Amino acid sequence: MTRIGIIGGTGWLGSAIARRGIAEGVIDPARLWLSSRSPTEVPQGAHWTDDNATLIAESDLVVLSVRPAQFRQMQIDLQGRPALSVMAGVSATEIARATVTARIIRALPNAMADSGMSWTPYWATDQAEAPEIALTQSLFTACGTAERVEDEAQIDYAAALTGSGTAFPALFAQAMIDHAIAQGMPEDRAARAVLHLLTAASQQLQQGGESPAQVVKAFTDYAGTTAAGLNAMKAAGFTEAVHAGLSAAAEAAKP
Ligand SMILES: NC(=O)C1=CN([C@@H]2O[C@H](COP(=O)(O)OP(=O)(O)OC[C@H]3O[C@@H](n4cnc5c(N)ncnc54)[C@H](OP(=O)(O)O)[C@@H]3O)[C@@H](O)[C@H]2O)C=CC1
Ligand SMILES: O=C(O)[C@@H]1CCC=N1
Repeated sequence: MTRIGIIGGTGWLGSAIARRGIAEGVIDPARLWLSSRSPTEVPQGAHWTDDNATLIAESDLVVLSVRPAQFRQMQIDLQGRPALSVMAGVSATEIARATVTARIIRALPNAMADSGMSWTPYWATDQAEAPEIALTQSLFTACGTAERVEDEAQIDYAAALTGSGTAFPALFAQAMIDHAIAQGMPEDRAARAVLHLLTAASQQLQQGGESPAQVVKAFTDYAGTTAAGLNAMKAAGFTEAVHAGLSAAAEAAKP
């Protein structure tokens, strides 16, 4: 198995990739190095270091999973080894300049990687070779579903749409819960009701065969209570609010 090093491998996303990769048999823990500045627990059998040069020397593929500002303070030389970056808003050009490699893959998972439910797009430079591309596909299949995309701009946009997107339904859920509480429903019941609803609605959208647009149209045409709610939400600027949020996240994710 390929030797893998994850710089920032003890963080939120890096540790999720390590755990899922090991659990799904894509990573051999004996061939896995993780780095961070402060010591912490690592998966059984894996190696930890605070010296990125040691990690690089022990790796055939180096995953970059530090925050963009932390990356910009790092000095690393991959000496041509392939780099797999999960950083939002750090371009392949910047990575190439900072790490001395042209074999770069950018992937954009999300916080659902930990539970094996991330949708992860990835893009590879022309210099990236087949083994690291295949390994990227396997690693992110271990974290959910992986899909190769044709151009780098799609990775930057994905940081807003799906990379950040796991928190957006949470905002919608909280708005519903707050409303129910204001109507006198006990907080725990409101949370149970709304979370059950959103889980069921997502499963229905995924498996039910109707697109979101078809569901909205069916209920709008029914012209009952749901239509009253949908129409009022739209009139109050629901779509515009969602688009403004996505545009702001996309702007923040621009390299
Ligand atoms: N979390 C998410 O849902 C998503 C994150 N991303 C991207 O993933 C990247 C990592 O994010 P996330 O895991 O959330 O962040 P975290 O802050 O949880 O993890 C960053 C890790 O990097 C370590 N670190 C910082 N500086 C260095 C260094 N110089 N050398 C080695 N390790 C270092 C930190 O440990 P210590 O402080 O001890 O050094 C920490 O363990 C980001 O670029 C983000 O844009 C992308 C999509 C989703
Ligand atoms: O919020 C963030 O900055 C990180 C990157 C994409 C998702 N989470």
